[in-house]
Amino acid sequence: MSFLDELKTKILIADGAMGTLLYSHGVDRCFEELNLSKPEDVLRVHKSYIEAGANIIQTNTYGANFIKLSRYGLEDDIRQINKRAVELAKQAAGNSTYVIGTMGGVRTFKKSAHSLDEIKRNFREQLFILLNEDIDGLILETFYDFEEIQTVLQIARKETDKPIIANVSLHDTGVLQDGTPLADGFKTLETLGADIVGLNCHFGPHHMIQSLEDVPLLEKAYLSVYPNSSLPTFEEDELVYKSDEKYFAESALKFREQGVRLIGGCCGTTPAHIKAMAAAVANLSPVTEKEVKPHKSPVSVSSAKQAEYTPLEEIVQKRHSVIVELDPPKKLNGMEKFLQGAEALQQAGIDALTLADNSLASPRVGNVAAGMLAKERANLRSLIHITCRDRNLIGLQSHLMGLHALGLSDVLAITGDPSKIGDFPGATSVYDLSSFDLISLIKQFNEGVSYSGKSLGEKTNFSVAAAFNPNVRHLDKAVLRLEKKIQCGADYFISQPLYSSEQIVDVYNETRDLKAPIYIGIMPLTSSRNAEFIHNEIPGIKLSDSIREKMALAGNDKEKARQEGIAIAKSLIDTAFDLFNGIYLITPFLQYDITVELTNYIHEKEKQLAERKITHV
Ligand SMILES: Cc1cc2nc3c(=O)[nH]c(=O)nc-3n(C[C@H](O)[C@H](O)[C@H](O)COP(=O)(O)OP(=O)(O)OC[C@H]3O[C@@H](n4cnc5c(N)ncnc54)[C@H](O)[C@@H]3O)c2cc1C
Ligand code: MET
Ligand SMILES: [Zn+2]
Repeated sequence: MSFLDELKTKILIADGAMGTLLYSHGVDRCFEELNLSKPEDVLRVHKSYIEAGANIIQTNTYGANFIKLSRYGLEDDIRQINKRAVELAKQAAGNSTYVIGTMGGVRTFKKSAHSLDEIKRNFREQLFILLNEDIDGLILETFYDFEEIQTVLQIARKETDKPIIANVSLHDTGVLQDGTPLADGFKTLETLGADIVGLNCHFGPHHMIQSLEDVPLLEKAYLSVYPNSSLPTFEEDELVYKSDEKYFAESALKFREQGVRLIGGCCGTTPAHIKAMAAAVANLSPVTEKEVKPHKSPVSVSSAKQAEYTPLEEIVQKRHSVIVELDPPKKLNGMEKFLQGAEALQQAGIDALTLADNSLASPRVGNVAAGMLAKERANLRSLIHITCRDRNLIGLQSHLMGLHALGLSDVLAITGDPSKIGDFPGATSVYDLSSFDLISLIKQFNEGVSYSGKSLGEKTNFSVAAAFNPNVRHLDKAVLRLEKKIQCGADYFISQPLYSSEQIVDVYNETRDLKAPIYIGIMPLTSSRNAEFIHNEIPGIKLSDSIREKMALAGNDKEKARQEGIAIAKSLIDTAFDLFNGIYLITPFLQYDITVELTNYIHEKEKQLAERKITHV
């Protein structure tokens, strides 16, 4: 008889956590490896759950797959670890308890970390080993990524007729990570052949019960839950869970009311939790009807507020446009000079001030604070750079919401310079998202939807710039990246500085068919030293011999070097002006008088162009 037959009329109890229980016993390494090195520990856990009343236990194979075992250099032991796990569970189970083989999800929120091909290969290897052993069924558990569980469930269903439990982990109450409502998710898993569908990990009973309230009983599949004992907290560097068996007994009754027939536990649960739940439902049969709370109607998303400015991508398509980078200062007493610079640039008539996000990976006054102050003091439009280096997925989303609340809708989405090159080389770099992902995320915000598909209540109206690095060996490849960024939603590009007219022409020829405008970067040189540094140490940038000679000739005469730098920049602007509408001036070392002069130069050229056009007419 299969446990599916028993579930027709009974509520069955499953086991609780394996990993956290071993951890609480002092094991702090690969849990699955214990099947080989300390089988008695694993056996003891199994036996303790059976004694507590579990009818179904799972093998100690949650992370016994190639991807996870290779983190410990154990990838060559996959077969042994899985085989031994089944033997141990069977030894504990005897004839009275069912043994199911567990296989854990691999992806978290970051799809790009593991391609579907890798996931399929990884899953198949473990699946074939487990199916070769004498197990009563399979449990797929802790799947945050709905695409992943659908993929592996289909593989498993093709390979076996044994019962399959498909457990997802919730992103939030009633919703999966990609925004799929739980009821729809369960329906899909049932259609793909799961015999039991359910929830495990991430949340304790509270969120799971609430999530099940609008899930109807399914046509064929039974429902399962494996809640965590509580939300965890950090205590002395360790994740700890609260433990209250009475609460679990009450929760088991509520799970039953929601139509659940298989009840176990996940992280933080112990044999005491399982015992309490088993006792609570011992003489109760499963419910066969359930009143479903109606689906919460989706929160309506109000449309975006009227944008304060015309988007730069529209402006630059109609006329020449100048944006200027003025980096927030590295020292607190630099703010006044920064704001004076902002005022001077505003008077020069720039279209926007761009503010780097800790460029060169060194801390500066936060660019949102600096941008808001520039907006307040100089009525300047601030364009905020956002790197993926300093903020995780939580921080990035909260940052975007904050920018929206402040009415800052011009952003540049970038990867960010590696922390290795900055003031704190050992600082962690987050990179939860790539620049492509960040661009897509911001565009999703413009639809009023968060990363996980949840409503933000309002649409944002970000205009998204992306970075263009033409200083690479293969310009065509860099342009392919731009096309990919456009597909992700980039509205326009801002380039790294260019230092030769020929290169500007090359860039024009290579990008002329691109469907998004480009602001060409011009960064004035300030001294021969500065020129030599850029030439020799900034990857990808090479200055022409004549530029280096001109700067060298200026020698230590600061004013002469400054004038030479401005003259070189003007000649580059001459070329760029004829081919591109957008010019992005980078202020060197807060010397804003230089970028003010160059802005005036561009405006003068525009005036002359307009006059020539009138004369022509
Ligand atoms: C206009 C502008 C503003 C910037 N502002 C900041 C800032 O405020 N703060 C900061 O820290 N950094 C800033 N940077 C630097 C930027 O984050 C890095 O230069 C980044 O590596 C390149 O831009 P991205 O973030 O769009 O990279 P992506 O295009 O996402 O590239 C990411 C990775 O791919 C590599 N790559 C890119 N193109 C190619 C190619 N053709 N072939 C092979 N590999 C490639 C890159 O080296 C990088 O490692 C800025 C750059 C630009 C152009
Ligand atoms: N069944 C697994 C365990 O208890 C599930 C872990 S969820 C991170 O270890
Ligand atoms: Zn868990």
